[in-house]
Amino acid sequence: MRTFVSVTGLRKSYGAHRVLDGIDLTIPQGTVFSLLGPNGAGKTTTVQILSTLIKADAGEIWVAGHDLAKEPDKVRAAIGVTGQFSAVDSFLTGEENLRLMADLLHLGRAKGRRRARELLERFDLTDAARKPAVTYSGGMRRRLDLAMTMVGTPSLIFLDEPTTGLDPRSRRTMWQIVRDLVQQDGVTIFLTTQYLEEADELADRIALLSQGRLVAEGTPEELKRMVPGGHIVVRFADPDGYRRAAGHVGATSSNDAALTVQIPDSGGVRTLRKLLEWLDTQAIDVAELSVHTPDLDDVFLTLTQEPSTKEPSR
Ligand SMILES: Nc1ncnc2c1ncn2[C@@H]1O[C@H](COP(=O)(O)OP(=O)(O)OP(=O)(O)O)[C@@H](O)[C@H]1O
Repeated sequence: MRTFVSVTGLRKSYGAHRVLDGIDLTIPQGTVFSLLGPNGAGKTTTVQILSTLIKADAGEIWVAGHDLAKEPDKVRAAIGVTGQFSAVDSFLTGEENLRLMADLLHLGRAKGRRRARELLERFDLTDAARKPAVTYSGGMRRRLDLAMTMVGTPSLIFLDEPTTGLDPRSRRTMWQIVRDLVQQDGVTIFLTTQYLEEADELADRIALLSQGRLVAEGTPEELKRMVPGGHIVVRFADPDGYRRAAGHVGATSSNDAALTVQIPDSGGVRTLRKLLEWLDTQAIDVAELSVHTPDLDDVFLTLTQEPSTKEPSR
């Protein structure tokens, strides 16, 4: 897979405050990369540097085959930014917003009109195309915003908090749109989000930023394996089986009324296999068994602990 974004030794300070302290990143083309971190960790600063809005103090950055320091225009032509600062004009209709964007990009009248129609269709906005954006729901507005970013057919999209404030259904629709952009169009996505569940759903790889450094990087599954917290819960079919098992299976907690025990599990299959074999030899009936792996919240909280509790001010 071709590398689409490559960052080495990225540094940025504001006065004496070192915001990014030597970041290295590699993002393959056609994948979703998510940068996570607590408030003030430097996510927005990273996005602003990669999208050519502000300059780095040091480091080498390549985007879409171009050296960002030498060819920022070529990088700019390959990227799209969408999110917190929406480009949607509320008083224009969806179609007018898209055609305005097409005009700004000098697509030409016929091509602009065609592109607007295609995008309205694709982002499920055809019925609302002639209505002013001010009448749109939060989900429709986000879709229009993303559609406007797509007018310029970018190869890399910086997607900032794409589903903040959306209801669960609109959020799922948005996730599917993002997946389609990657799978059908081969777009590379750089996602920043406060929702770890969203990163888990969408990202091929996640990097955790804390105090200007990357403290972990990997697939969601790899990150979850980095922290403890996995366990197995067994619910027994009858009180007799529960009583016989409770003292033998290394349970860290048990519930007499629910007939359940909780057993720590590091994520490997060995604990589970030993447990099942033992229950089998003892002829103890199990009503239900579930394996719980740590989620990204556990990873985030474990790996981004701040030494001081005060949030830096801007
Ligand atoms: N223009 C600026 N001048 C001075 N300090 C700044 C400036 N922009 C950002 N900072 C500081 O840099 C640090 C990182 O900010 P940044 O916005 O990149 O964090 P973030 O991870 O995006 O946080 P959030 O999740 O709150 O958006 C913060 O301490 C912030 O106060």
